[in-house]
Amino acid sequence: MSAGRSSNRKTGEGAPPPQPSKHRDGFELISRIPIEWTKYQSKESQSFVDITYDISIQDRCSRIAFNRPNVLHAFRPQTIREIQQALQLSIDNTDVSVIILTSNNIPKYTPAFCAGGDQTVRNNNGGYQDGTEVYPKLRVLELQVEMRRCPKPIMCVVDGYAIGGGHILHMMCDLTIASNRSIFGQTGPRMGSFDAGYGSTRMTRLIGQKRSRELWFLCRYMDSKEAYDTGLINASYPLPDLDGRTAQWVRRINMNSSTAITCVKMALNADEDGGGAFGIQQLGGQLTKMFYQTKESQEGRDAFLQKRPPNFILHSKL
Ligand SMILES: CC(C)(COP(=O)(O)OP(=O)(O)OC[C@H]1O[C@@H](n2cnc3c(N)ncnc32)[C@H](O)[C@@H]1OP(=O)(O)O)[C@@H](O)C(=O)NCCC(=O)NCCSC(=O)CCC(=O)c1ccccc1C(=O)O
Repeated sequence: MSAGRSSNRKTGEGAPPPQPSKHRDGFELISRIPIEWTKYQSKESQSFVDITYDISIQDRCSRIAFNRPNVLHAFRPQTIREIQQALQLSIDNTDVSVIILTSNNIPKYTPAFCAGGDQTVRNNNGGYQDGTEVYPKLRVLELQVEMRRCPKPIMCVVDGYAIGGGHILHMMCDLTIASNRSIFGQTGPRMGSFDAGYGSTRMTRLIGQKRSRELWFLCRYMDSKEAYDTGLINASYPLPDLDGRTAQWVRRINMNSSTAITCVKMALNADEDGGGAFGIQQLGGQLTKMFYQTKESQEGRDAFLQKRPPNFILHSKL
């Protein structure tokens, strides 16, 4: 490079040469003013008892929150069914691009994201039964799959205990940020339970074999710092900053392409979930959705409806 070209026009002659900086991503410039929520008034959400459901049109996100603080947000079948409904409302709402899963804590009770399956309704016949199920079942396993397949990013915001099945739900989210007073862990082997599905495999992908075995075999808890250091969560913030940081993360995701994010989520799922039917089917479905938006694909439909042979060459970009 010539002497002339190496001079820095921005900083002037003699100034130090420009350096790469992580702050060029602009992340720290994003507003941390907490999100303003509107109670979402649909027929389904009005009947929610164990959760609350809100949306923010301005920040294009929904907030699904456990609302059983007196039992540290332990979930019963009704809780899970309501989250399933709220998740579907979020998926179907074109004003929502990011979904937050969190809890409503109040000072009277120990802060928690979720203390797992409600042991008072654990049934002897292979599941949980609170009078709302046709038969006792592990409904939360269905929710895990639905979260995994959800085309929109799900961000978990943890404040307090994330234990047992509650800990697994945070792991099923695409991202987790937590207050610095949060506690993470499994208790299954102490409570006569285990999750040999995502609860084990997802954890191993996140923190590795040795640490997963430690969490499951010892039922030892991790604090937020250890959870961050091991890769179990994305970030830990002082509690007073948590709402602002949540807003910042959501706003940043919303600045990016939602189609790109969906495709990356599905590709990462496919890698972890063994490719095959589960992963490729999801990724393939997204491709079909995009293909339907091309003239080439529409030519096939139009030719059929017009009872003529299709002319794909006219529209093919390859
Ligand atoms: C989290 C604690 C350590 C907090 O202790 P502390 O601050 O002292 O509060 P407590 O006084 O203990 O709790 C307050 C209040 O809440 C009740 N409570 C807490 N957790 C539960 C619960 N899980 N079920 C029912 N009730 C709960 C507690 O009894 C108190 O009530 P009072 O009436 O005021 O006495 C501590 O609370 C604790 O250790 N809790 C238990 C945490 C735990 O072990 N959770 C895991 C349960 S097993 C599970 O989650 C499996 C779930 C499942 O469905 C599943 C099964 C198979 C495959 C997959 C899954 C899956 O979930 O994915």
